Amino acid sequence: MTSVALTIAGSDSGGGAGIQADLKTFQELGVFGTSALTAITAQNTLGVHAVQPVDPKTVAAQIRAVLDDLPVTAIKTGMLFSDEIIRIVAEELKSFPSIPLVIDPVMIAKGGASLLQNEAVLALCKQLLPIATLITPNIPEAEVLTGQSIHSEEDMEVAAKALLSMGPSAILLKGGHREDVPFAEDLFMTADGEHFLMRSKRIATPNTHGTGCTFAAAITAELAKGHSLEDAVVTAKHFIHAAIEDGIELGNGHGPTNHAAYRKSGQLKTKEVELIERN
Ligand SMILES: Nc1ncnc2c1ncn2[C@@H]1O[C@H](COP(=O)(O)OP(=O)(O)O)[C@@H](O)[C@H]1O
Ligand SMILES: Cc1ncc(COP(=O)(O)OP(=O)(O)O)c(N)n1
Repeated sequence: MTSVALTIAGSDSGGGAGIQADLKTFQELGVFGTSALTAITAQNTLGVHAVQPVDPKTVAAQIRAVLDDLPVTAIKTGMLFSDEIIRIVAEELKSFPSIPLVIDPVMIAKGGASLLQNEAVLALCKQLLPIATLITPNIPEAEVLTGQSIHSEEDMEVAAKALLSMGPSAILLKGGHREDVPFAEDLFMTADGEHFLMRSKRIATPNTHGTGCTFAAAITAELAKGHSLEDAVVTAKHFIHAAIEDGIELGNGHGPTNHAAYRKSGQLKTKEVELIERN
């Protein structure tokens, strides 16, 4: 049986992030990808040049069209841009509480452009975090959501607990922005008290455009296939590590990651991701 996933996200004309990264990742992991577009960005490896949000009613109509007909078994959100879009997405998704929901709280693109209006942060916290199976903030996003600064593993743990208190079932706090350490370490924690760290070596490369989207899409694809949340995040960490390691030299800025790298490697590079149990 074909597994189907839905991404609710913005378009990146440069193809490295957003809905394009999500659909390529779904495909690479053997999942049929469907989409609801929230915004069009004029974007390349150098940055975001324009943003045009989609009418919230059209966002809702896309979600309904997909969910009313196709057997979706996991959903991901990416760039949602406005308070109105967040509210309407939450309203649509509340009718499907049994489908695992991964919320990537996208706020700012690598070049600094805002992909979420400031006044939409409250709606994200109140409407979407409470219905999420997993949220996947990076460090700057977790700092905005919690109002706390994060500089160490201990800070990550405190922030993760604060974010769990907002209602998601689990959090994966991504440590890619901690450039003070020689590894890329992410903290997984559930509301039930399970937690572990996933650590891989930090790869020195400018080609990291779309890492967050690709990582969350890989988790969603694994959930769509019926894997447990814990297995999904571990497989996705291998997927993103391979994609960054084999990043593509394209454009004049941050090139994209290579979505095909994991499939080409043929297997999990088990030595490249260390799991650190903290219970
Ligand atoms: N230079 C790097 N080398 C290896 N892994 C990285 C690197 N940068 C980010 N990662 C990993 O990529 C994933 C995405 O993280 P991050 O860059 O923090 O998110 P975002 O793209 O949302 O800012 C995480 O698993 C993180 O640890
Ligand atoms: C349309 C769109 N959605 C999301 C992002 C952010 O993607 P991310 O994976 O966090 O990658 P970077 O922007 O950090 O490279 C985006 N840029 N565009």
